[in-house]
Amino acid sequence: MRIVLASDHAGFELKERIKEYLQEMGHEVLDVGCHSCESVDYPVFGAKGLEKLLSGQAERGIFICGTGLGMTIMANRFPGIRAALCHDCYTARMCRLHNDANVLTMGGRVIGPALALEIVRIFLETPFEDGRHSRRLQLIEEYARSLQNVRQD
Ligand SMILES: O=C(CO)[C@H](O)[C@H](O)[C@H](O)COP(=O)(O)O
Repeated sequence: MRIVLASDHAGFELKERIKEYLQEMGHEVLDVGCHSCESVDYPVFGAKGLEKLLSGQAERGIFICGTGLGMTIMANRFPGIRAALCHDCYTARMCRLHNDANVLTMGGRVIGPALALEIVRIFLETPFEDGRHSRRLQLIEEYARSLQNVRQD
């Protein structure tokens, strides 16, 4: 699978560990940075990762910041992106089965590497269940379109 990895400084170390793991598993990894622990702004690297997904150059994304929250908020603004913040194996499994999540987000300051790697494995190996869940995902996209002009400026 082609997987894009993105992080800020707070997610850098975990991203490096995940990159190693994915390569060992035989995945094709696109690492859009960051490339050190020096302080950076997570939206810059989130955008680089999203560009790879939206252009079809990557099938899945794994985005890491300190809590995972900033990356999740950013990623979910874009139609077709379904980012799930997972710090346990159950939500990692469910985000694939029910939500067809295509981006996994995690917090490098929240989770240790052993659990993070297990979550990555589950995220990559669990299929989407489809059926009623497709209808619900379709509804999200429809509401995103129909509600976008409701707010008065
Ligand atoms: O979610 C985040 C931001 O909304 C991330 O956790 C960032 O990594 C974090 O805010 C970075 O914090 P720092 O104090 O600048 O290291």
